[in-house]
Amino acid sequence: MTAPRIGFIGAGNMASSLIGGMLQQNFKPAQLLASDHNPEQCQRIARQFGISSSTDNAVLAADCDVLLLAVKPQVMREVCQALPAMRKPGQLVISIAAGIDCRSLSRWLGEDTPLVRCMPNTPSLYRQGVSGLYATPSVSNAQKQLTEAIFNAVGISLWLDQESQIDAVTAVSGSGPAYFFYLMEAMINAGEQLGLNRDTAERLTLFTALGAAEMAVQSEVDVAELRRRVTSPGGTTEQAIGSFTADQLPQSIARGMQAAARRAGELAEQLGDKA
Ligand SMILES: NC(=O)C1=CN([C@@H]2O[C@H](COP(=O)(O)OP(=O)(O)OC[C@H]3O[C@@H](n4cnc5c(N)ncnc54)[C@H](OP(=O)(O)O)[C@@H]3O)[C@@H](O)[C@H]2O)C=CC1
Ligand SMILES: O=C(O)[C@@H]1CCC=N1
Repeated sequence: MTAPRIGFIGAGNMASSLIGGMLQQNFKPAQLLASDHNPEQCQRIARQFGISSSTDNAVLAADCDVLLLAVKPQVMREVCQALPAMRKPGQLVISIAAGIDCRSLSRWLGEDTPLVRCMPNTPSLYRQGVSGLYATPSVSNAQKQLTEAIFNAVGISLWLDQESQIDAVTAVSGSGPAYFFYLMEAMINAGEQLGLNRDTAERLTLFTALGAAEMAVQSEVDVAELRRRVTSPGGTTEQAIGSFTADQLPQSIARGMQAAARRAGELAEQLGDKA
């Protein structure tokens, strides 16, 4: 069997993370293509990964077994409606856009288009990504396997029973890397305020985050138990956790994630096809 050709429409942050991760696994540069309306983005992605690129999305639509839509939700309607109706037969379309639902995508692309909605995240670049997947009924088993091959190449993937769960996945893991970066920024700044130089505070924070994540993934006990094992009675951690709790940090995190999920719903409402 010849290797499936996979075309990324939109050559920005997320396309780069996915392509970079896929090339470290079994995918070859010759089977990956990217298009972007911005010629500089096309040149950048072609140079960075040694893949072909085009400023014409229609080239990918004619040539690729999988079209991976990686443009912002705000331009998704325009991009889909501008694609030629005659695309490569049996083509699978995967959208990674937050909010834009399958009903809108199938109206814009053709009702019988096999569609997968996916919510990946940027650590895919280092093959540490996690992706939530939802397939419409017209997606074949072979297309599901191909979807898994793409997203398992850059981390792990999980199929969801209901499309609505994609908004929760977006709030947890799609946006999630930014929450951890935000916490790291705060810890680096606080470390500096405690008298460390910035470089030292940064290295301590980053390796602590890496070590904690590795422990949480490898451990047989849950994260609450891991936290308890660091928290000596009457010790230093207890003071920090007590202060975070008094400041209602867990409730603040829950409110932030609810806002992210709500925004996904608003994007669907504002940008989707209501007809
Ligand atoms: N970034 C993330 O962590 C994640 C993003 N997503 C989803 O991935 C999608 C892409 O996000 P991200 O990569 O961050 O966005 P980027 O803006 O980095 O990438 C999108 C690219 O598409 C280009 N583009 C705009 N219009 C067109 C067009 N008509 N034809 C071809 N290319 C076009 C943009 O150019 P220009 O800049 O000139 O507009 C840009 O280069 C979004 O829908 C987002 O919801 C999902 C999970 C995580
Ligand atoms: O912020 C966003 O809308 C996108 C979706 C998930 C991560 N980035």
